[in-house]
Parts: sequence; C-alpha cells; structure tokens
Amino acid sequence: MPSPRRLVVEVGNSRWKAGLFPEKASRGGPPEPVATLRVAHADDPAPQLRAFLAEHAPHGAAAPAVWSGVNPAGAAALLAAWPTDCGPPPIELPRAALNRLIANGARQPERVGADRLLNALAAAALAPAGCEFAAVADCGTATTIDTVRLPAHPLSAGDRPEFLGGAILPGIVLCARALHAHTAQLPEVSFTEDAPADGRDTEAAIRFGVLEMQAAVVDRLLGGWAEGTAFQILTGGAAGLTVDRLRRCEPHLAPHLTLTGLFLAARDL
Ligand SMILES: Nc1ncnc2c1ncn2[C@@H]1O[C@H](COP(=O)(O)OP(=O)(O)OP(=O)(O)O)[C@@H](O)[C@H]1O
Ligand SMILES: CC(C)(CO)[C@@H](O)C(=O)NCCC(=O)O
Ligand SMILES: [K+]
Repeated sequence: MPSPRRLVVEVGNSRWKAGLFPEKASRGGPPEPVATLRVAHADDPAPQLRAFLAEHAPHGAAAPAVWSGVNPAGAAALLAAWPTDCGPPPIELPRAALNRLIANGARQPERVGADRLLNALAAAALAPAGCEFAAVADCGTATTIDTVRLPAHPLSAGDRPEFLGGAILPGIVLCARALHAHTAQLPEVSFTEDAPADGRDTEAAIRFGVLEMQAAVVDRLLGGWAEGTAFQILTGGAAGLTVDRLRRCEPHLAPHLTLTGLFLAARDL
C-alpha cells in the first residue's frame, strides 16, 4: 500500500487551490505537491474534486484534510458544497498553529492574511542555509510582496522565521478590470499566455501596461529589499506572465508556495 497523501486546500479570493502531498517528508528540500487543482469559486467543486482525488489519491487521502485562506465566504461555500464521498470536509488551520510556527512583526498581526504567512513559512523552508532574509512576490487576485527574516538556527525550537510585512497591490486582472470599469472606451481584457501584450492594439496596450507595471513593482521590491541579498521567490497564478518581464531580479519560481506552507503547517498540527 503506498504511503497516504495529505490534502490541503487554500481558499483565495477568486479561486480555491488543492494540493496533495506525500505524508512522509522526503529528505532534502521543502515538500512539493504530487498534484494540484485550481478551481474558480463560481464552479461546482464536487466533480473536479472527485476526479482529482480518484486520479491522485485512489486509496483515499490521510485525514484530516486541512484548509486555510483569506476569503471566509468562499470557504463557507466550498465547505457547504464539499462532496462527502471524497472524505469529511477539511478542518481549518487554527491561527494559533500558524502563530506557533512564524513570528509576526506586523503592527496588527492578526490582520495579516494567512496566505502571506503561509508564503513566509514556505519561503523559510525553501531558502538556502545562510540567507538572512527572503522576499516573496505572490501574483494573485491581489499581488503581495513581503519580506521574512529567516531563523539563524533553524533547528532550535525558539528560532522562528519572522514575517516583516510588505506591499499589497492589485493583481493584473483587477488592474485591467478597473480600467474597463472607469473609462468609456477601454474593453475588458483577459490574460492568457498567447494573448498579445505588445502594445499594438488597444487590448495589447492594456496587457502591456498592466504586465509591465506588475513586473516593475516586483523587480523594484524583490530586487531591492535587503540590498538584493534576500532570497527571492515568485509565486501565484500570474507568476508565469510576470517572470519574463523582470529585468533586475531572477527569483526562484515556486508556483505552489502557499500550498507548501499550508502543508508544513498542517503537518505540524
Ligand atoms: N492560466 C493562467 N495563465 C496565466 N495567468 C493566469 C492563469 N489563470 C489565472 N491567471 C492569473 O493569475 C491570477 C490569479 O492567481 P491565483 O490563482 O494565484 O489567485 P486567485 O485565486 O485568483 O487569488 P488569490 O490571490 O486570492 O489566491 C489572476 O491575476 C489571473 O490573471
Ligand atoms: C492581501 C490579500 C488579499 C492577498 O491574498 C490577503 O492576504 C488579505 O486579505 N489580507 C488581509 C490584510 C493583510 O494581510 O494585511
Ligand atoms: K494568494
């Protein structure tokens, strides 16, 4: 019988994401999901979750599944529609559990989004030994660019990573939507890998402007913090569209960073 897999679910503002992780930690490097799923809140979760688990956890996932997130209404809807033939609905990662794993240097620590703290936790696991700081850009509905002080002695129980705060700005879709909502002539555009963003028509000019704006902020903050010595990580749904436009920094791409942070925290429950 293969080792069981742990299901974790992160509830974002536009989508929820699930990750299946091997229950037993592999030696070397932070845990990576064996499979992931991204579903828009507007979609019925049941069919996609059933198909995902049937394919990637045919012997059932280890209980309990754990969720965390920044969108209480989205989480309530997901839990209400959870197909119980897939196992009991996930339990919420208690904030206290997260607080045990990561110190929080924010002025109002309880207001910091769990996704930002989970990213910081995963960044600390991912950063090479000897780094003093990590910086994480997460390009989602909102984009966040945060810094983390890394523990000098990761194996000593009292030495935790510390979330230091950062920037919150609109993600690429929100930027484009705001242009459409507040102008007479600008259309709503979508961002796909093959849609032109070369500025040669109205849609392409909006994509060009918005993507360059995101990349410029990521470049400036990720590349600038701690004089560029922080370990730099890029994640989120729009990371792939952003990375090629960076000029100054070459961040480590970690598409499932938040899920890795959630698995680390869930494993510690
Ligand atoms: N297939 C795709 N290719 C490129 N970019 C995408 C794709 N799907 C979504 N995006 C972009 O990713 C962003 C959403 O990212 P992500 O899935 O990380 O966050 P989310 O669930 O929308 O929000 P949250 O920040 O709350 O987690 C949007 O800006 C969207 O344009
Ligand atoms: C900033 C977002 C929207 C990013 O997903 C989320 O982390 C959030 O709602 N945070 C609450 C405010 C804060 O983190 O300070
Ligand atoms: K996010």
